[in-house]
Amino acid sequence: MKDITFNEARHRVDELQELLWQYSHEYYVLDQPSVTDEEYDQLYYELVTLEEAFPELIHLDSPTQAVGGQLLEGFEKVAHSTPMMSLDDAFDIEELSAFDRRLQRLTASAYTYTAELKIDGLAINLRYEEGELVEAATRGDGTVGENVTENIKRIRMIPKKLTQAIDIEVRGEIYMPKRSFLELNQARELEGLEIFANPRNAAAGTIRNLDPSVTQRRKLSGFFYTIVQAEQYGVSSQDEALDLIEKLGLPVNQEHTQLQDIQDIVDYIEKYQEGRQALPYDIDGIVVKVNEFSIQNQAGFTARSPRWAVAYKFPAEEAET
Ligand SMILES: NC(=O)c1cnc(N)c2cc(Br)sc12
Repeated sequence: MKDITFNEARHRVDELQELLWQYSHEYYVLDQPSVTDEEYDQLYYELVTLEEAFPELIHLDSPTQAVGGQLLEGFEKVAHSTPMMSLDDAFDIEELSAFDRRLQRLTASAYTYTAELKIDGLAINLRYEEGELVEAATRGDGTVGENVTENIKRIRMIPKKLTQAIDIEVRGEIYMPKRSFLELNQARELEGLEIFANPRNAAAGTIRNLDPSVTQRRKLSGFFYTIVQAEQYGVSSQDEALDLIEKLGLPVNQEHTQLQDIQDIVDYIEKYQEGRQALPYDIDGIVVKVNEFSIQNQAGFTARSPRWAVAYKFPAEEAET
């Protein structure tokens, strides 16, 4: 940092604090960030650097102090063992049928589907060694995520120890139940703090907070649905994988089901498009997968997503009046 006077530093620190609070507001409350994460991080590190050079400029309301007092640099990066892919979207039944027709061209073998609720939360990768939780990482850009182990260890629903002392990686979604979300926003309003726009942002804002005591205080939960290299664990279908995940002690969403064809899937979609308001957590669609791993392996992946799965997306819910 070039030599600057105390006054120049004071002016720049005030400017940075103002900017970073505004950007945080846009990201967590309005869900409309006006800067990229990289731009935010750059300004954040400039502020941390200035505050380290001029400690008398550190104000308790500085964004760098929002993490429980210590000047933490940020999360370590974690390279995922295999990419955390995203899903192709389908917005209507015709697109779902096109997905099925593409699959039928890819294989002559018979196959079934599994349908699972698409949880509106934050994707997470958990690594267990000899049954002990050793690392939790966010999806990040799909190949590199953030090490959020200390936060995830403070979620009661996430087992720190599996029922079997094995090495395994599982993937799922961390979410904030609707009731926890309402309670959190009521408390924040009473404290004059900004409220979160939706449970997904509240979950993400909690998990990405550098102070683990924040996660401790907020009631998050999770559902798990993928075993990395699942066939090494003697399972040959998504249905069997979900059973094993549950047997290991991880929470599995019970609404999953095995279906024969697209018409069954249409019925399942209609059931949850209507019934999702009654669920205690937000969903933003249905994930449809080929059940048999042998067929998944035949179908393979495009650059960004599996050919053997699709996310049927529900229309965005009208903002609650
Ligand atoms: N059950 C599932 O596979 C599932 C549920 N909820 C989600 N948000 C996601 C995202 C991917 Br990618 S898969 C998946």
